[in-house]
Amino acid sequence: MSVLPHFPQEFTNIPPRVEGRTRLGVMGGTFDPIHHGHLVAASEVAALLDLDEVVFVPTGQPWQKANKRQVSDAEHRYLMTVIATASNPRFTVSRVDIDREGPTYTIDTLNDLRALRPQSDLFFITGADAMNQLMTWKDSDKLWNLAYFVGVTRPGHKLEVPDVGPEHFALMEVPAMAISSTDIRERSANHMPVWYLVPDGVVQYINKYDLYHATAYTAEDLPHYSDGLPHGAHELRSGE
Ligand SMILES: Nc1ncnc2c1ncn2[C@@H]1O[C@H](COP(=O)(O)OP(=O)(O)OP(=O)(O)O)[C@@H](O)[C@H]1O
Ligand SMILES: O=C(O)c1ccc[n+]([C@@H]2O[C@H](COP(=O)([O-])O)[C@@H](O)[C@H]2O)c1
Repeated sequence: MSVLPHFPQEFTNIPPRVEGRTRLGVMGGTFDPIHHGHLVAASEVAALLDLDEVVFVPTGQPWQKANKRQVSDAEHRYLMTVIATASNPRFTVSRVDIDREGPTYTIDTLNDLRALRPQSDLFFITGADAMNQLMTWKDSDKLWNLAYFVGVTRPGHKLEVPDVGPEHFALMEVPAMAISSTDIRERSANHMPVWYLVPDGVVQYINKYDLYHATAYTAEDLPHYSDGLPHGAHELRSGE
């Protein structure tokens, strides 16, 4: 497939690189679990927009998913995200959303990251489904000035042009990955393979903690959990 932008008319306002400032992609998600659709989207946007780094930000309490199903423990989702991104020197993971109490709002994510990374310009990456819902997010009208938004194609979802000025966003085509976390959870529950849909380490993590079967573990079942993370996990932390 072509790696050229799918929507060239929306592709002309990308903020240029500013000397002395880094370009930081932000990939927010519930990541229950993280899969190759997330990773390919981040990798492609990083290449097309010349990003120095993409920080993956697992949600704490994703309020728009909470009424639909029980979301896995944040520490499981965080650790799977660390495992999935560890081999890419430009990928990091942030705990800002899982360490903040209450529902996760992107307005807080972006304000926290801007405070932590004052020398960075932020590029918030979303798939078509999330991008189309953005007007329902908290303080959605204020988000556009905190980051530049990049909406990417996703099989099964139409990528719509948001109702803001073209200087605030780009829409782009990424390699089509017809993968969802929902599908992976359902496959796991039905003992169907999830190899090659998620990184190998994530397959092994799902199996180790039996995450998506009826008897899924909670945080309290994890070993060495007195300090909030499984033994050895602190060494894996990065990106903050
Ligand atoms: N296959 C994919 N291609 C492109 N973008 C994706 C893909 N899967 C998820 N995304 C985007 O990644 C972000 C985080 O998605 P999320 O963690 O909710 O995954 P999901 O697969 O949509 O999960 P679920 O099936 O549980 O709703 C969102 O912006 C979403 O649009
Ligand atoms: O700010 C909000 O109100 C809001 C509502 C829904 C989703 N988001 C963000 O959108 C990103 C993708 O979310 P999700 O639920 O599709 O995994 C993630 O960073 C969420 O925090 C943000």
